[in-house]
Amino acid sequence: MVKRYFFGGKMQLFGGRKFSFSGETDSSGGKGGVLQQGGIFNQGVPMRLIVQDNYDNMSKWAAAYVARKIRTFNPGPRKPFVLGLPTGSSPVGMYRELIRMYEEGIVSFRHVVTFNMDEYVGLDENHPQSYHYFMWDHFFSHIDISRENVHILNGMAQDLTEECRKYEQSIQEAGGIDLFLGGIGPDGHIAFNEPGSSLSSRTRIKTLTKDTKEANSRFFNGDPSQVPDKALTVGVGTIMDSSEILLLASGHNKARALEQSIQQGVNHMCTVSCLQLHPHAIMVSDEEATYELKVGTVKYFKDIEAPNLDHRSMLEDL
Ligand SMILES: N[C@@H]1[C@@H](O)[C@H](O)[C@@H](COP(=O)(O)O)O[C@@H]1O
Repeated sequence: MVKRYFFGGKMQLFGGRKFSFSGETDSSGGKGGVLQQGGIFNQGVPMRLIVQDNYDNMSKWAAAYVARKIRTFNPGPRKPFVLGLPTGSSPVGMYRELIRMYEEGIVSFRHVVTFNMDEYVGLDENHPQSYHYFMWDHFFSHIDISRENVHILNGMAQDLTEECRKYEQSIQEAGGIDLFLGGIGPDGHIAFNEPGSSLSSRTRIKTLTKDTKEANSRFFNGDPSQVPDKALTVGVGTIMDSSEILLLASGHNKARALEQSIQQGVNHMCTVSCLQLHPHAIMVSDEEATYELKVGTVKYFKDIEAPNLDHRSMLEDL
């Protein structure tokens, strides 16, 4: 049986990491399964890998997980749920599914506070490729979130360093992030923490690599020179301070990054590998993203997660 500690609300523990206590009986967000052994502090729980057969099911699983987390947290005006959010192609399906769940009354975002991962420097919030625009277009405009609860770095700020400092402060003031959602770059970056970033980095300005500009040029008429050179991004340390992290990896072009982050050691040249050190991290992928993993690795995760793979069962008992 899981030993439970209920302190009601949140508290700060070692290294600024926050643990939230929601009264949930299962730290996995699922119904039983392997994660119960970690108990409320999740000590010793390894990174989970949830392999779904395609993008659609990956998105539905992630959305059901998020909805379950919010519902079981039971947020209110004095106890909001704090969510870290990504942009990119990976989360689009998850956002679509969360919107559907909101429309069907399964989840509300009224008492959810959000912090986005990153933003390009020099793009106005009305620029169609800015992450501000993306978030309102794909998600916020379609749900019941309050505008004042949305936080996105301002890449047009006069003083970008101060903007980053204030962002970290706002996260602290919100009580830390309960669940950070993210994607991964083809080179294994998380947010805009490019290869070689410090694994203890905080929110700051980053110069984008040639690889990332090329990967993201698909949103800029296929022209890497139109992709901004710099971005503001939360740091690896900022993400690691979250109570929980859930990342999405879809498609062939993420297969090498997934292999590095799961089968290789923690390495700043693949910043997403930091998840190995987090006590509550989940990677949700489709089949294609697993193609560089060993067959045995995939089989292992499929076996141990077999009771947790059906996204519908996650919401059944709510
Ligand atoms: N800064 C973002 C990342 O946060 C995102 O994870 C990555 C992958 O994006 P996509 O999901 O479109 O492949 O792209 C950008 O570089």
